Amino acid sequence: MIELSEVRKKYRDTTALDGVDLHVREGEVYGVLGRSGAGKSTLLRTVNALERPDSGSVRVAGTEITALGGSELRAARSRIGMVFQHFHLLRNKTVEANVALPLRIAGKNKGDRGPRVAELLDVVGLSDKAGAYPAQLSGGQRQRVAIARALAAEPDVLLSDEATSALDQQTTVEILDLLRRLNRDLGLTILLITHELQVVTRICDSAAILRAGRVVESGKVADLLAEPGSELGRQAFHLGDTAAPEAASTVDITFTGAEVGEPVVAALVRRFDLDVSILDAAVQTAPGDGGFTVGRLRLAVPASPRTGEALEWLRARGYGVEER
Ligand SMILES: Nc1ncnc2c1ncn2[C@@H]1O[C@H](COP(=O)(O)OP(=O)(O)OP(=O)(O)O)[C@@H](O)[C@H]1O
Repeated sequence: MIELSEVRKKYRDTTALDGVDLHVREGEVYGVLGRSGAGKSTLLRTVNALERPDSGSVRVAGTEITALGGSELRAARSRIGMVFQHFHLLRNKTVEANVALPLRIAGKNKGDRGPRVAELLDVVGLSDKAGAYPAQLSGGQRQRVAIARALAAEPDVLLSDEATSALDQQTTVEILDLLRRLNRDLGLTILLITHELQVVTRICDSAAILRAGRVVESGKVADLLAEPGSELGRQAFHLGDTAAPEAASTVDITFTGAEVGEPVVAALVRRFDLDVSILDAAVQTAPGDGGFTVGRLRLAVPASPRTGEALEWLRARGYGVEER
């Protein structure tokens, strides 16, 4: 649905995007995770052509957006909804009027706008606030209005620019769950940028990590979490620098799905006579149907002639094994 290929963008001496490839499939929630200055906003702005890349291709729903101008570009943009960190609502307009705005711009008459706005407010759970002004709403409610407005023109894709960064933890979770529900119920493709790991691990099917304008890794969130050396896994499991004492090695074991319940430590002790000890452990449930559980266990494994054999045995049984 969204395909970036070799996208480059430079501002004077700063390279904001340095050959970015990204593939967002129809109907998925895709997160681009990166720290401040990584190039996230620039990337998002190339998708709705608010920014022109110096080179490379940006296709949205099959259309090369970098090649469009004038009315074609306006039409393509109307198929792309956008939500922002600071909501960008019109302060002197009611909730209802804010949500109706894209419909007015699209030339819909008043009779058609009313029912559509009521439907949108119902979808985001704000039917009782139709006549309120933005100043009378909480941050989470304002973001719901912004989401309803972004959906008004029935976009193919929704772009989210740090939509939860200005919200508290509980409200963040509520807005993320709303986005996920809209993705499921409407089949809406969502591309979001964020610096918050939890956004990716809670609602994204796929993700890319952006650093200094480059995608350093990308893929399905469940696969990235399950991959022993992945950056996303390192951030998500957060096992830190805990290390085994000398004469033992530090080994991270990654489990997925059914393996999570297996007594791996007991097996190492009994089968290989290895006196392992647990240094740290964490479990993540990747988003997706049924929730996909991935666990990581950091062990101190004593030096023994059977250590190599034990680690091979784990690998053969499908565990991810990383000797640190
Ligand atoms: N209009 C501009 N003019 C000059 N430099 C820019 C411009 N926009 C972005 N940059 C630079 O490009 C780099 C990437 O910026 P960008 O805003 O895309 O990063 P970001 O990951 O979204 O960061 P943040 O989370 O802080 O918004 C930064 O070094 C930034 O200073």
